[in-house]
Amino acid sequence: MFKTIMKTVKQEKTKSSLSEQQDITQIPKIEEKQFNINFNRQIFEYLPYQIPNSIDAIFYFKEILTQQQQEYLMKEIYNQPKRWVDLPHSNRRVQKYGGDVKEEGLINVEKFPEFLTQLSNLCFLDDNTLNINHALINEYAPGIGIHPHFDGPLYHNFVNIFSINSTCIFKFKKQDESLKLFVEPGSLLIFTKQAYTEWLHGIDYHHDDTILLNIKENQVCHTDLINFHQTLFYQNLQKAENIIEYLNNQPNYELCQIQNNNQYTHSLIIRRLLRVSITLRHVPYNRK
Ligand SMILES: O=C(O)CCC(=O)C(=O)O
Ligand SMILES: [Fe+2]
Repeated sequence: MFKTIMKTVKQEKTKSSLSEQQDITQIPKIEEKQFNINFNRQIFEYLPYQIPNSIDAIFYFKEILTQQQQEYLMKEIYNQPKRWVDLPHSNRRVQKYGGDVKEEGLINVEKFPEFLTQLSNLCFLDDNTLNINHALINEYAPGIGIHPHFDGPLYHNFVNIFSINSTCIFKFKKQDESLKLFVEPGSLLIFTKQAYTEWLHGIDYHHDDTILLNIKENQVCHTDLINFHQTLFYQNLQKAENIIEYLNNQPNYELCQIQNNNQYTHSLIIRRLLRVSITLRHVPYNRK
């Protein structure tokens, strides 16, 4: 069933870009029928998207939102100017929906606006007695990130993060170890279990991100990303006739050669744009 849904999503993908002027009324909502929603949160439906040979458990879905759906979400988010709260120490703005997360559980519970109800129907949870009832929207200007942190025990330990408008490198860290994921616009990143409880996650405060590549005979043999084979980036490289030429022609990319390194031949610098993320989780109503 999931494959059929993804096919429908892709068919509806358009070539428009977020920067292009759009007649907003033409942008379709994330309709229930469009996604044939409720995935019913069956583990077999998200398990194929698990990042293999990595920590337990991270999932990456590229292109879960079409360009039009991302534009629709941006319009809804920026139509709520009073919702923005500045976080001066982090240089980020956030919008919070669903209620206040407290030790005793979720209080001041509020209904989601329509766009978040629609989006939460695309989310997964590992327990079908729970629901998505809390959303946090983060806005990152280029150069802004989020310090490594744990989401902590007040949330149910299963996180859904949708990304809009810009790529970034998302890092999981534990002591000296660091895992790099390439997160793309329109994607959904999920993490749970040890990735939630034992590994910090964060995004560097950088204007651009660097990916290390080993390119040989027009093939990318190896990168320093744990989700490389699951990305749209990989899919586009597969289609490119000449990988070096393709990478040199991308407007936000800068490809550099690396000397004297056995593991990697090139570094790819990717410029960040403004990124908006929507983090959807479950918070227990009452922790008694
Ligand atoms: O923006 C993101 O991708 C991460 C957000 C996050 O980790 C959080 O809000 O706790
Ligand atoms: Fe977080």
